[in-house]
Amino acid sequence: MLSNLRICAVSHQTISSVHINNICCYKVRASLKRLKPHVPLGRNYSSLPGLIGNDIKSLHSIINPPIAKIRNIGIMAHIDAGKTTTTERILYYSGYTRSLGDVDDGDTVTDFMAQERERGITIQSAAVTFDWKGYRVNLIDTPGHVDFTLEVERCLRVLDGAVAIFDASAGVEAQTLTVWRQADKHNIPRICFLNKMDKTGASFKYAVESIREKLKAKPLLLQLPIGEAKTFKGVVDVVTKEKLLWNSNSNDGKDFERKPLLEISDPELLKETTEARNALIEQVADLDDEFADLVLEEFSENFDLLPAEKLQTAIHRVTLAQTAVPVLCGSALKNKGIQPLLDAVTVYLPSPEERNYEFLERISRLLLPFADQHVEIPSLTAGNIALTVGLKHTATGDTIVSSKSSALAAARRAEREGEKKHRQNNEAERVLLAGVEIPEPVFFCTIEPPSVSKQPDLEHALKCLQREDPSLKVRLDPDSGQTVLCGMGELHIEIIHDRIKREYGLETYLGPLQVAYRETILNSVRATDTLDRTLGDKRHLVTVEVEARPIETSSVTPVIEYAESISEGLLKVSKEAIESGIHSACLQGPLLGSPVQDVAITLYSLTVHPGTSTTMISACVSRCVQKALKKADKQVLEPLMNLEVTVARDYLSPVLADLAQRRGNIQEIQTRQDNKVVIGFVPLADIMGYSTVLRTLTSGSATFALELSTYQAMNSQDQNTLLNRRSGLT
Ligand SMILES: Nc1nc2c(ncn2[C@@H]2O[C@H](COP(=O)(O)OP(=O)(O)OP(=O)(O)O)[C@@H](O)[C@H]2O)c(=O)[nH]1
Repeated sequence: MLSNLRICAVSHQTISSVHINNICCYKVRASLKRLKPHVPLGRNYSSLPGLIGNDIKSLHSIINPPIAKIRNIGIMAHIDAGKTTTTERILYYSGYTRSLGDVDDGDTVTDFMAQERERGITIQSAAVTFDWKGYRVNLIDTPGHVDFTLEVERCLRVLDGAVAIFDASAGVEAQTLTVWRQADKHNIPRICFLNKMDKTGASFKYAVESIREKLKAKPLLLQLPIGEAKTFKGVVDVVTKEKLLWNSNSNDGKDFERKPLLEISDPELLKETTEARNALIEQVADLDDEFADLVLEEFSENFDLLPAEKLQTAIHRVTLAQTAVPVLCGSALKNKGIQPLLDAVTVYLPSPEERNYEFLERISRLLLPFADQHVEIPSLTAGNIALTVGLKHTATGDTIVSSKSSALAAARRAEREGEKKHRQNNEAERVLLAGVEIPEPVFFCTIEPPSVSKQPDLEHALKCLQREDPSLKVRLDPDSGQTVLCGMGELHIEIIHDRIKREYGLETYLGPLQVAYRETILNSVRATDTLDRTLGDKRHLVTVEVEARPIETSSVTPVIEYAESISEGLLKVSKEAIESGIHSACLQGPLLGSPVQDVAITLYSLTVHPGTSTTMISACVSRCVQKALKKADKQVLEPLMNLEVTVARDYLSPVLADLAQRRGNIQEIQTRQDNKVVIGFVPLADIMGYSTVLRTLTSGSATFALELSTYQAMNSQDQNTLLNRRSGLT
């Protein structure tokens, strides 16, 4: 009997491949074979005894640890902040691997997809499990690129805590804000790690301030850096007043020196640390009544006498309550500060028990994830993360329960808790009901198989990829009959294309990448329509009258209303047919065939001849709604993106000049160390292929992040140009 088990498609590639081949071993070997010509694999994965690599620690000691000693954590950050590098160090120091992987060499454990290794970025979340000082840590490395936010979101649902990694020279960046908001939504306790303290321009103070200002979080400074940029050599533990120094000659950072700060040897550092510790104690006391009482009663005269463990326990409570966030620092690349980060994960982040999930679950076959390798296990105790295989009808975002009765019990519990909802925010209810939010795709393109006979294979591949990644949408163009891929960005679609080739052996052809526009109407219009058809000896006759009117919702789902005269006697089946007709009509607007948003459809009359099928009702309503939409004044809406470009000062002018030509609307230019950060809006249509242009303009020194802001009305000139282009007139 298992209890408290949560299941999620963490490494979806593996789940689907297991599902297809039923033997994951085959899949791993096959993909490694394909990797070899492209990627210098630093470690000998192909000679794995069974499924465990030579360089991977035996698992025997870590199956089924007590729940209090389990930490399910995620790593999240802006792209390139160093998540993968930090994860590699963590795996090395915990004994999970025997050599240090390097993103720049393409041989990391968690970036195991070929595309990840080749591009040096994380696309899928990888899960790894290791031990640290008697604790079992399940760790998930999530992608930073904005095209893959869905992947981050679905990971957050199974996490009990997270480490947010920052580039200490950049502080809070655009994507950090996005993932931080997602973590807020799922109430995930966090600790912050200011990475890249060795980098030129690194500033502990600046990064901490940006956490305070941009994330509106209260940073608890648990460490102070010793040196910065080139001089960074270690950290001070503010809680214990010790200094931790890493030997600069050591090439793996495994050994470091931990010494109490003494008046004789470090008078200045000791003074600074004592001040920081006193400030920390006051800050925690402000946030935690129990700790405030303790400090007032026993230690108000001399904070130095307060034992470190008491302070740590209070910080743990504050972290769980998410009223403040512990901050640590280091340099993953230079192997400094990772071991204390791991200590902090075990001390400050919650065990699954402390997060109060209440599920029961029974399952027959379970696998423990080790990045792209898996070990079948007979059972699992509460609080662990595992993979299960062969689920045919389960998609990302679903919650699995063991039986109908437990589902009913959970639903009843959720209902009861729902009554208390206004008084307390109940975790179990929230987790049970919260699905992942699937972002709207902003790009689409057609995809074709190499020959008609391969169409079923392509459909199969797309079906599997979609189950793994709901942010990928696939539809059939009703006019051309072509398959259309809709995705989150250029990179997203490119990776899908690449995966179809590598994993399913299909060479497909992509049409040009196009922006996903929307349409709306500007005035109210009425239309009537009659459908009269005789099939066999049956006459199907429907007459409807509808009104379409504009409303303000920013939603592609039409609001459906019924005139009083017809709403009463309407049968459920007829209502379903009417609504399906309205929905299908609104999926393809009259201007570009794009979804119609911000409309309400009112059904004014409906006359149905006895014996008319519901399909005919649906078809007639759909035709009538399309007629109304066509009659109205229409407007194309285009995706407007939030853009953040970080660029070296010297290159600011060309970047601004270029953005002006792209209909960019600059809101703010911030100074971040030696860089300028340009923040603004730009229409998606004008920013396609921007990474190449930006690289050329700035000699590769700039980075940028894009995120959908809203859909905005195009001006009439731009709209006409677009419509003419689409109809082949220009
Ligand atoms: N100077 C310095 N560079 C670092 C440090 N950590 C990582 N880097 C470099 O920063 C780049 C990005 O590192 P990754 O570990 O791939 O970052 P990531 O956050 O996993 O990136 P994505 O997976 O693409 O989101 C690489 O070139 C690393 O070598 C650090 O502590 N100091």
